Amino acid sequence: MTQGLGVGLSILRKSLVVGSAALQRRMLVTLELNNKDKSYEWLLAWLAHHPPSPSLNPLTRRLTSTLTRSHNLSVETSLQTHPNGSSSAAFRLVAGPGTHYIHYAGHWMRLSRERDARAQALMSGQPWETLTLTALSPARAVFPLLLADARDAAMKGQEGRLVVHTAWGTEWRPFGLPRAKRPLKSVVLAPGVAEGIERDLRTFLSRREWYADRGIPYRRGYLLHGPPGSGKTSFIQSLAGELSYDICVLNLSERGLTDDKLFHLLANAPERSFVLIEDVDAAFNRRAQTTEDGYQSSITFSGLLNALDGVASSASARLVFMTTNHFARLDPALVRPGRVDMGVLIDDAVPAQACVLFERFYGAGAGSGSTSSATTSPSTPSTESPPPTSPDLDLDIASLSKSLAHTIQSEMDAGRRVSMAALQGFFILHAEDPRGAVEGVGGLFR
Ligand SMILES: Nc1ncnc2c1ncn2[C@@H]1O[C@H](COP(=O)(O)OP(=O)(O)OP(=O)(O)O)[C@@H](O)[C@H]1O
Repeated sequence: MTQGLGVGLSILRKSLVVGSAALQRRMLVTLELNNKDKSYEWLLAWLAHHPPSPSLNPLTRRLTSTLTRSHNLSVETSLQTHPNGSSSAAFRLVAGPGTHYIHYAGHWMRLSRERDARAQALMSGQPWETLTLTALSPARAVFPLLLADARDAAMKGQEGRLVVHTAWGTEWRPFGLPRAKRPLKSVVLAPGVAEGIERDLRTFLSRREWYADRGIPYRRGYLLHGPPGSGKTSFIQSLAGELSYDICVLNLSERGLTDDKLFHLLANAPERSFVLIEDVDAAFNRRAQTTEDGYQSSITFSGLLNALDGVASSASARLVFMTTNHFARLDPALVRPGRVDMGVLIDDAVPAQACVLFERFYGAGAGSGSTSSATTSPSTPSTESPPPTSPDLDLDIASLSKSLAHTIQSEMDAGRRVSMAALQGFFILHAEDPRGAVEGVGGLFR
């Protein structure tokens, strides 16, 4: 009798398990995303921006509050280094590993974030993670809407902003939050230089079919060389912003970077991005120095050439920008056409440049943000935007500008030079005193 009851109960339990599994299959719909997928980041970011809202109904508010009040929140920290050398961090609370509930477009969904610390992406070492959304079957149609919403929110956050990516193993990952774009005009190069580079790039971008018809790899390499503080990096960043491209910054001296990783990174840069290799001379100087002991990084010179050529075989437009302070140290193999298609000297200040910068600082409209920096951190005030000048400043800026041009020309004639960065710093120092800036500028020359 007791035995019969036991068997009966066990059958009942089994049927319940099988039944509930069948019911789940019929009634529930599940969507799984892993952290290799872009939607994964978008969805996490979307969740972070949808805290409990007083406009929701009481039930919704209570349950959504559970999501944000629960202990399983994670912090995502973004570090940003500003051009003035300072850095700041931004924090975002996102749904941590565990179970959360969300209400979207009239449907309740369960969201599980799971992390498998044992499974890691081979190159980046990042743990494998999944987000699983589970809802009643009718919510199936809502999943794509939710993902599209998350994507649009992510894109909106980047509108008008410059996204900088850095290498993480063999992957590119956004570095910090998207930054405010720096207007191209705020980087003042010698007359015609900026226009020449921009024209070349725009022409290249308009010729995709022309390249395809002729079987020429659709890539272009630029090398901006010249003394420190002449605006090479600032110009490249502004140009990317102007064309709504991202920037992928590659540091050749980075520990752990190997030829293979470099090849992979260059071949897999995100669409619509510039690959920026700064101080390209720093990793190796002349080829002769790339001997066993000569390397400062673990990549080889031929590895770099291969990576650059590998990029060339890619079907989509590939734009590589390199900078150096020491053009003469570069191996001719690196700067040959095909690897560097346009090399441009970005030099110390000439009178025309200095005058434009001066007038931007002190002339009408100064302080309107035309020289605003490329940074966004609310916590770190930019040192590059001059305070607004008083409108009734009774000074003849045009004649001061002429006298500045005269000083710069005579210093140049005497073989002395000044960088645009030094001029900028000096003008910031004399933000309220244009006359003092012009009178003291001679002391900056070296
Ligand atoms: N031509 C310029 N016009 C406006 N600002 C400039 C210019 N050149 C330099 N600056 C200012 O000086 C600072 C340094 O500039 P940037 O880093 O672009 O120079 P760089 O040539 O890339 O220097 P390095 O070779 O040392 O990397 C920036 O804050 C930038 O605003």
